[in-house]
Amino acid sequence: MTTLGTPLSPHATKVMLLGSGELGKEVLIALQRLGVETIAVDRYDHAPGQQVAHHARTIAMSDPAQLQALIEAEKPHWVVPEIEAIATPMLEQLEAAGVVRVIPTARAARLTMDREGIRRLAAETLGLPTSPYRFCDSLQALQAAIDGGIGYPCIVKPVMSSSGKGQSKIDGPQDVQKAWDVAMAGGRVSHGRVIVEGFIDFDYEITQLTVRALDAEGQVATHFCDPIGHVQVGGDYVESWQPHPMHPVALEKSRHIAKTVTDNLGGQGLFGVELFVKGEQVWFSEVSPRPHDTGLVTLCTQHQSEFELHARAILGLPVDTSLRNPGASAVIYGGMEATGMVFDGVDDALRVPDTDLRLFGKPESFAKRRMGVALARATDVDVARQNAKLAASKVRPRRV
Ligand SMILES: Nc1ncnc2c1ncn2[C@@H]1O[C@H](COP(=O)(O)OP(=O)(O)OP(=O)(O)O)[C@@H](O)[C@H]1O
Ligand SMILES: NCC(=O)N[C@@H]1O[C@H](COP(=O)([O-])[O-])[C@@H](O)[C@H]1O
Ligand SMILES: [Mg+2]
Repeated sequence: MTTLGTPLSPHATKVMLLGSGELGKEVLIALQRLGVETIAVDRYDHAPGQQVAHHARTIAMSDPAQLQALIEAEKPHWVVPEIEAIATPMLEQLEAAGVVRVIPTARAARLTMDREGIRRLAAETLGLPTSPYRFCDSLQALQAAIDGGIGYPCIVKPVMSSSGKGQSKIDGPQDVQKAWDVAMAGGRVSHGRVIVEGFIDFDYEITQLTVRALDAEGQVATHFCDPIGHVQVGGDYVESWQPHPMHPVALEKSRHIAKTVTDNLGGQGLFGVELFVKGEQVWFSEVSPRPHDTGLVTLCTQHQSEFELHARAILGLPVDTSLRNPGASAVIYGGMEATGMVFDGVDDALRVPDTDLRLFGKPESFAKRRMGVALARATDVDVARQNAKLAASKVRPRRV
């Protein structure tokens, strides 16, 4: 039986988000609607989720001492990692000591914060198909890995990065030095370690949202959402849609991979399993043990968005992953460096039929920082994609 309390009372049900960007903001709203007391943590003040939570805290989440002190002071029932850059070994310690429960598990947060952890688990332990890969600690090792079998073209990424930061494609020997430099500048922590992956010439890529939630008997059951198709530019998502039509064999393989990896990671919550597809062939790329950016589209396509599904799975509540209607999302970048920017044309954007908008409220903008997203629903995905892109293009960020 799930019992929920009253926020700001002695019997409150308390959830702490570690990371409070646009994805966390929607999870926090879903939790608030169920009367959960929320604590939004991020590395900077006024992060999107901090603007809607009961409590806002700003700390260096990668510092174990700061993280421990905050969790021990706030005493949340659940800690929900929303980004990768967290002192996850400290979460493992606190979870093992019974101080707090981590969603989905502290081990899942640790393994997925680093490309090496999740790639070795998927390819070497679970035997799932992935691109060929090597880990390298120097420019010389990178060149040797390419010459020794990875070949051209290939993709280099810092082991700790997300949203395409520090990622580049290498087409020939002339690109190797530049790719190394880009990775060194773009990694989150200057570890100097990269993954080099053989380039997969896929037909399309999808995110398979997968939910591990409790059933009526209190057992964990796995639920799948319809596949989400997406387009990435420079390693960052710019457009997504749902459902993405798939060959039944490819869909079956995708769900088998998603089930295998999420069973191993365990716990309760929603996962975004990233897959590359060519004909009937499917490769595992990576997995987020939390809502996925391409899954923003579910705000306008599913009865329960990926954020509501995550909130429900965390709290042990039943979930419904069914599609309501096709739809699409298109990203709105800041396009410039600015603080406290304004957005012109919001009315024009919302005049595009069957559209909606999220402006995240990030205090500072960069050229490639995601500041908002346009959503469109339609009877078919092609119309939804056109309308989402049109609505996004009508929103014009401006420095004041
Ligand atoms: N081996 C590969 N072959 C072909 N394309 C690739 C390969 N690796 C990555 N890509 C492309 O780059 C995109 C981003 O890669 P990846 O998901 O590893 O980066 P990321 O920084 O973790 O992004 P995010 O945090 O947004 O998931 C992929 O969605 C895909 O389009
Ligand atoms: N691909 C992962 C992803 O989309 N994560 C989302 O972006 C935020 C960070 O944005 P920022 O870099 O603009 O602060 C994170 O907090 C999360 O919501
Ligand atoms: Mg990715």
